[in-house]
Amino acid sequence: MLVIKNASFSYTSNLVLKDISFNISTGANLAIIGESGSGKSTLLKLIYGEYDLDQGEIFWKDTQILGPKHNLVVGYDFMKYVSQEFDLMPYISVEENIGKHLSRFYPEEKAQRTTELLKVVELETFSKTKVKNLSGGQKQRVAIARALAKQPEILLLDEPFSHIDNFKKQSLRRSVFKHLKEQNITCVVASHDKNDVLGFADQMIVLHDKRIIAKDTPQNLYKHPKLPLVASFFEEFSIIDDQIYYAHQLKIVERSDLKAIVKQCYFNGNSWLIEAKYNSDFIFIEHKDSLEIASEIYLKIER
Ligand SMILES: Nc1ncnc2c1ncn2[C@@H]1O[C@H](COP(=O)(O)OP(=O)(O)OP(=O)(O)O)[C@@H](O)[C@H]1O
Repeated sequence: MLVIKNASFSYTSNLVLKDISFNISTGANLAIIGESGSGKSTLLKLIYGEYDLDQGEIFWKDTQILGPKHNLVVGYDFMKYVSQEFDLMPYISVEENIGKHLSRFYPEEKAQRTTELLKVVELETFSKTKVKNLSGGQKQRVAIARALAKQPEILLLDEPFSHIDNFKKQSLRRSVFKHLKEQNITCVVASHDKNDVLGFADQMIVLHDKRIIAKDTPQNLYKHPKLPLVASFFEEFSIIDDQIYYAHQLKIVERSDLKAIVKQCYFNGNSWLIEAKYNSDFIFIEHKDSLEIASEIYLKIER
């Protein structure tokens, strides 16, 4: 189990995280979400041992994770961290990057492992390409494969699919997270993207104003978002009588006490997102068709 206990951290005098506590069971996937600058990357770096905590403790099983004050070399063999910068070697090939830390005394195993990981990140056709000739998204996939090469016990991923196009993203996510579950690798993912979280995370924490403001399963946080910040991570929402409702919970009906005026319509694929004015507030409704601007609509709330 990974245990973070009362961790606080500041960059010089700028306090970024205060009293952060949570546990992650071995093999579980935990997502860290929060606005830009809320400290997600910093928290990953603290778990990796890149910085010294001001206060608190981090343990992986019986090993205390310590920062550079206590360790000459940052990091631990059982843990890998894929940062937003990738840190790859540009002048060698994709397969050489992935196999960099695998023993050359076992060439067959090294080749087999490299092939397996090329498959996980769907980069088989680029195995011989020099990394400097890859796109940002392809580099990101090499970085993930390289982190997995020596089978870590914990994998820390910072916005792991942010550079990858929408065509590839869905299948790549499934492939990587399936591999982590099959290998029982504990995973901590910092993300802005609900699609990295909803179908894959066992638990998620929400960072805001230096603290954890929510921690639960994605299902529970989605169904019962107590705070607008949590709801906003998932979908467009409205606040009516101090309650949070997602756009799909507001239905247009013939007549009701909830009257609104259509202000704008946005095509959303399977449906339209209708922006409307209700009293003095803007609200959002999911509807099958576009509506005439300035028309009156009546709403029913589906809880
Ligand atoms: N090396 C650093 N030195 C000083 N301050 C830093 C450093 N790195 C980050 N910060 C500050 O710490 C705060 C948290 O940054 P962090 O990168 O952890 O946020 P984040 O949630 O990962 O943001 P994003 O989603 O934009 O990646 C920010 O206010 C940032 O400016």
